Amino acid sequence: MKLYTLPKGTYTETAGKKILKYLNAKLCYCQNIYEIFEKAKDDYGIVPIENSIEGSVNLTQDLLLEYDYKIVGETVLDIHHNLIGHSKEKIKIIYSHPQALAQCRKYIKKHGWEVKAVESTAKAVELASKNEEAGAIGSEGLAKLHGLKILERNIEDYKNNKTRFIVIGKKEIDGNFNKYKTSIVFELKEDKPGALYHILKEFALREINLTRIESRPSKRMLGTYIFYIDYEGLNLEVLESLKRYVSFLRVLGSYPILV
Ligand SMILES: O=C(O)C(=O)C[C@]1(C(=O)O)C=C[C@@H](O)C=C1
Repeated sequence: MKLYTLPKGTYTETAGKKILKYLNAKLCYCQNIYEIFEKAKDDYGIVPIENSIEGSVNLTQDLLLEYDYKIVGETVLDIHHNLIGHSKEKIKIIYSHPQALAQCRKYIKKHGWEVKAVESTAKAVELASKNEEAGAIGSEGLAKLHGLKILERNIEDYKNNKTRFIVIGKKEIDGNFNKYKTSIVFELKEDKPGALYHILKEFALREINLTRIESRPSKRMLGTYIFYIDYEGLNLEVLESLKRYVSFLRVLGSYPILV
């Protein structure tokens, strides 16, 4: 089996390495999240889904609906960003992945640098390595890979910066795990007072703890949404009770938390 991930030195690669012990798989590298969804097919992929500062990775959220994968696991990483480059004084432009740039927004603003978003933190550091007036935001490993200096550490705007990654695939991960979660996506049948309340009520009645609720545009019409809910455990019986309130409902996966 293979585990598709983002380029060497990215945070997603680190998350991939962390969970390899649960899979009999070899890491394979892709340039972006799209490519991971395209290639993982009968193998596995690992992609970022949410961050404690910037929130959802919308592309991942949307691709989960477009492709036919299951979420088969999740893992969380502490994320510490570094300013990487040649010399801080010379920097005029800063490169990184949009999520990393957003997590360091105040830091960048304070310095007044021009900002350029690129496909991954790996691409950002590669570009900075070719330009004395450029800096990049990324991991310590990336600085080493490209022979650049760490000019400043821990430049994220808030402490406790964490990103949650999901493992996508078609085959469940074998083993005994302590904690599980379930992720679903649905659209409400009717736009009326209490529509979402009826959904939430079914979880409350069963004392099921929700860990996340997120809405995304339906993309058909302004003001219409689809909802993503994550909850603790493996209860699928609750979903029967939701059916009368939704026009579609899909289980994205019931999966272990990989530590
Ligand atoms: O470009 C990278 O290093 C990534 O792994 C991507 C990514 C993301 O898209 O969220 C992963 C974790 C961090 O939140 C910042 C960037």
